[in-house]
Amino acid sequence: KRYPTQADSGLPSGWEVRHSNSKNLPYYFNPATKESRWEPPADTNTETLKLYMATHHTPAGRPEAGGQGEGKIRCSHLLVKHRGSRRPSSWREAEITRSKEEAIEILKGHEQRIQSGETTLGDLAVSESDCSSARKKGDLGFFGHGDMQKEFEDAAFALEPGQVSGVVETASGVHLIQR
Ligand SMILES: O=C(N[C@H](Cc1nc2ccccc2[nH]1)C(=O)O)c1cc2ccccc2s1
Repeated sequence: KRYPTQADSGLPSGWEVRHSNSKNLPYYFNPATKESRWEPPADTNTETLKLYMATHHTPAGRPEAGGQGEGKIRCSHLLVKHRGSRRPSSWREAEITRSKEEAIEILKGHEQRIQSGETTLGDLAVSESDCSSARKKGDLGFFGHGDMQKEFEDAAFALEPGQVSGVVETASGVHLIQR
């Protein structure tokens, strides 16, 4: 089975990820040179490949839309809480008193830094997110329909792999989500 162009995968031009049914593992193949290998070629962007594999290949190696069983996706997020949040407290701040409007302005500042390429959502989440997932760069793991607050789920499932959402509001506060 072939996968989207190598541009998504971080592999050097001409290489693609394929799947060995016999070993049930991904391997790297260059159709032009007929080279195949179990490890990615030398000048692979391993960060991009990791993200690509996390969204296209489950640990068992089988390519699957959602990974970890049908219909599931994996996201990271950056949450900024406000005084109207369901739990206006976090590891960052014992009592959160900022207004929702202030929280949205803060989050838009983070959004601009991510879009400019200056930083990543994960790296910002570590210091800026009011969710306990901050210590894992905002990674929430895999989740399916019904697991998260509806506004969060709807926004997350609408994203393409790797894409970052705009400002998403839930009872917890305001979020940026990366699938
Ligand atoms: O609900 C959580 N944390 C809340 C804030 C929050 N509210 C959320 C609503 C939707 C998605 C993530 C969210 N995180 C808190 O810390 O007050 C979660 C933390 C973690 C940590 C690891 C994996 C999943 C989760 S869900």
